Amino acid sequence: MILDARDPDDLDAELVGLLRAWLPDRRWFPVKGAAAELTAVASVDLADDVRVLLVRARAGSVDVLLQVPVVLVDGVTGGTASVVGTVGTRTVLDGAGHAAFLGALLAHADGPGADVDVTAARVVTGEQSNTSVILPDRATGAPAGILKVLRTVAAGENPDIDVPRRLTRQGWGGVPEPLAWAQVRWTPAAGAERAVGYLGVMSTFVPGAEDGFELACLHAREGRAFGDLARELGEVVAGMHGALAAAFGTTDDAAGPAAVSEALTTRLAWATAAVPGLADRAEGVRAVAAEVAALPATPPRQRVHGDLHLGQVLRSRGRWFVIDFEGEPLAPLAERTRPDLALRDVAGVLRSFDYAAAVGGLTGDAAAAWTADAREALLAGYAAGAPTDVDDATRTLLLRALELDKTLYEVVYEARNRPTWAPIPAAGLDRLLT
Ligand SMILES: Nc1ncnc2c1ncn2[C@@H]1O[C@H](COP(=O)(O)OP(=O)(O)O)[C@@H](O)[C@H]1O
Ligand SMILES: O=P(O)(O)O[C@H]1O[C@H](CO)[C@@H](O[C@H]2O[C@H](CO)[C@@H](O)[C@H](O)[C@H]2O)[C@H](O)[C@H]1O
Repeated sequence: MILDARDPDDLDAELVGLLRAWLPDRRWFPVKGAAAELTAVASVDLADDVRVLLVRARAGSVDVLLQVPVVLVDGVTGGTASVVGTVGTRTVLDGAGHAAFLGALLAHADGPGADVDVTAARVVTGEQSNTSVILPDRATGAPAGILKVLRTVAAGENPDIDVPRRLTRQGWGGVPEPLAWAQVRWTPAAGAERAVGYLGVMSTFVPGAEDGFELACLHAREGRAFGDLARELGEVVAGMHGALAAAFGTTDDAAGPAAVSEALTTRLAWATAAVPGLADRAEGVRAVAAEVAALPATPPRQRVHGDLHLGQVLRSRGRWFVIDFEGEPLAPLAERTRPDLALRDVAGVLRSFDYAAAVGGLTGDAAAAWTADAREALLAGYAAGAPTDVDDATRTLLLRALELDKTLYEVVYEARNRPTWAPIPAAGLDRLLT
């Protein structure tokens, strides 16, 4: 079932007024350090006193449609939901972790579903671009689902829902199964056609999951090799690529070498425009791009994860799970869903080993040895799981180019989000260009 949004009313406009003070402190609010222009675009009456506001936020290059579910209650609440403000005598609460919103959203969702208790919901804290809520099984009380309330609503298919759904249908067990998903239909602007997009998805909860990046950092910090886990991860990534190819097909690309080469030089231009200090690396990057352009062929393209790194994998009960199929958050949707080289995901994980070693406190030879062991193991695991038709030299060159591409992306990502981590991709560039 698709929820139908209506045009905003006076109360929606008043609620958006409250959001001006509340939104800037939300981790998922995409406008940082600047005043955003907020406009109510549409609203869904989900249940009595529960509405979902679709709010356009604009500032500089940011122009997004945000989902802000709110619940209106009488008087002051002693609950845990964040208070957005007050309207008359009523208190406005963030709906994302509130039982009234969660219950109503799931009641309008499609999918196999699960019998979860929304009154015992627990909001996941930490660095996230959305708001995730853990929901226990009604009978056992054990966590059964994790509902991701998407904070940015976009028209069209959502890879983070579509891809796991298809992988599950392929019988691939390396991804948490989507159990329920809710969609909304709204009018983006006066006179425009109605658009449809997703509000949220509940997936099977992976019990006792450890974040792959935290786990790798811990290994590095304690001087423990990550090779065994990396090898298993390589096998899982290979399995994922096999299932993705079966689900979405593959495309032979006669212009592959030129396309990969051009993509790298385009990335260089984009990154240099954002971080001018990169200009002195341009020659080295272009030399690698030229080598790629001279290749006779590249492997077939296929659907990939698109932003695979250790923070996108969970380790639970001796197994790896892959999550977060949204692709690179800085790229447009069309680019994120385009068939690509499977090796791009492998390159993404390789980059993560540099990060884990650095964050785990390793430097110099110790860092080089730790990452070399993890890299070798990942590649061995991947090769064992995905016999490929490319020769070693081509694979090595493509991985170098794709790692460079990712590193340039990271230089910009860190400059914008975590300047103190900028030295990590900077050192990566040094390594890849020597
Ligand atoms: N199926 C799951 N089971 C258990 N924990 C999960 C599951 N999916 C995500 N998580 C946890 O929730 C966090 C946020 O999920 P993620 O998909 O990365 O959200 P976001 O898109 O907001 O960054 C993850 O880092 C992970 O710790
Ligand atoms: O997780 P997201 O989809 O939001 O991905 C973005 O943020 C990542 C950081 O959380 C960023 O990843 C970079 O940092 C990781 C360590 O925090 C590291 O493991 C990755 O290798 C590194 O690229 C990712 O690039 C960005 O798209």
